[in-house]
Amino acid sequence: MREESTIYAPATAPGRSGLAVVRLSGPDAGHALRLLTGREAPPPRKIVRRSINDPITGESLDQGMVAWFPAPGSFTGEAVAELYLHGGRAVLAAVLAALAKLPNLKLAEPGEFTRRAFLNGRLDLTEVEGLADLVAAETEAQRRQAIRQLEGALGALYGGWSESLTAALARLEAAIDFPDEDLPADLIVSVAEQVAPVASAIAQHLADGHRGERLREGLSVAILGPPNAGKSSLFNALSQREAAIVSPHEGTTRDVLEVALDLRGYPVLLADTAGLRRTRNEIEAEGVRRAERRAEGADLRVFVLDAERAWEQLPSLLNLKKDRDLVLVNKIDLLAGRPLPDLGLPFLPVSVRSGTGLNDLVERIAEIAAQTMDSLGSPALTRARHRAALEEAAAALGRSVTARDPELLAEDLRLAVRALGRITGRVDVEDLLERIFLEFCIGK
Ligand SMILES: Nc1nc2c(ncn2[C@@H]2O[C@H](COP(=O)(O)OP(=O)(O)OP(=O)(O)O)[C@@H](O)[C@H]2O)c(=O)[nH]1
Ligand SMILES: [K+]
Ligand SMILES: [Mg+2]
Repeated sequence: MREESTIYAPATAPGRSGLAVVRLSGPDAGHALRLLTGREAPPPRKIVRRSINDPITGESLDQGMVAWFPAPGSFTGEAVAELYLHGGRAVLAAVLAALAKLPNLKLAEPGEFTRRAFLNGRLDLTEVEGLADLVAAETEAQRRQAIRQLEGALGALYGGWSESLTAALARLEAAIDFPDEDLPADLIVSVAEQVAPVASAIAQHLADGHRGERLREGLSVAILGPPNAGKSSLFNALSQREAAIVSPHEGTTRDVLEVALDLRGYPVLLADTAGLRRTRNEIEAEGVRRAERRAEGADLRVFVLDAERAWEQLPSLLNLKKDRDLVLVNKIDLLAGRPLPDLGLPFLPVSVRSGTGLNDLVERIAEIAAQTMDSLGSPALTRARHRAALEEAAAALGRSVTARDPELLAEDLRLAVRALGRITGRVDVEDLLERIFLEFCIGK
């Protein structure tokens, strides 16, 4: 795939900073670099000091550094030049304006460098997505998952399955295309045996409780409970800012408030909700409905009760799932030596006011996040796009189990291979042809 145009764009975020990086990619990148510096390109992959000048007027714009990556040894696989400038707005603006004056150069579209890298076979689609996730990663666990995907772990997993299926398919294709050749009579059985482990690996990969997708999106945690239990106080304490209004009046919170947290490296979307109670106030009633809706969609529900009224508040624990939901008894500072209530269910005693028990709570939520998101061993499925394609592959393989006719079996395998190929963006027929002739040495 050859691109005619040369693209350029800042690779760093706008604003005042130590450095700003501008990247150029395409056939004219080297020419542009020579025009900007008034000198030959430096040796490949060496960062050297150069003055950066306006190519038309010769005016000096910045004293920077440049690097030169001839094709194909670059991120995009094309000729690439990089300019390391002083990170001021005016410097960047002047250099971008100078580049705009050069013919055949155009400002890159979002993602265009990566798109070129994909088209030139430098990255497969899962690696492209891993790169996007890495740049977007806000927590340590997200970073780990993204770098693993960028380094090709997911692509290799899917590629391996695709390869096994392609090998099986190649044997079948040969039987179909050359029916006069001597082929093993039990071909269908042996192909099915080859396909079965792939089918079960895909099924297992799909049945992962959406951990990879959850890790990208964050664990959704809803704080719920009766009015005045201290939900908003807890929300503020965990998010370490006064995001929610706290007051001694019941029914203070109406809207669902949300904050993204990093709990021990795991992303959590924490929601504060209206106190659950029957009310004639229309606005508060809408708040309660929203709270209930959020409770339904949450991965984890944290119920907050008031230590002095915990007994009477027990009915507010909407169909509590004991193995999953957390119950907090808040305001234990008010008990002043009196024993904790015996509620007949496990709970965490806390005082948001004094901070008692909050560490244990964070620990507990982080533990649940880890259980929900960590993928032990094999890399995790991270996107709905992958899931849809894998489900398609699994369905085709499911059908193939019962196929008795080589043509139908081959068609199912072909569909499965194509579905897997869509995930990595590499569906090659060449591959299949090559295998057919390689494995059978048919000599025709
Ligand atoms: N003594 C004591 N008071 C607390 C504690 N946590 C919260 N409060 C007080 O309890 C009252 C209600 O707190 P909020 O955080 O507004 O309670 P809420 O559950 O969000 O209330 P609604 O939004 O109205 O449902 C406020 O006066 C808080 O200062 C605590 O640990 N100890
Ligand atoms: K309140
Ligand atoms: Mg509140």
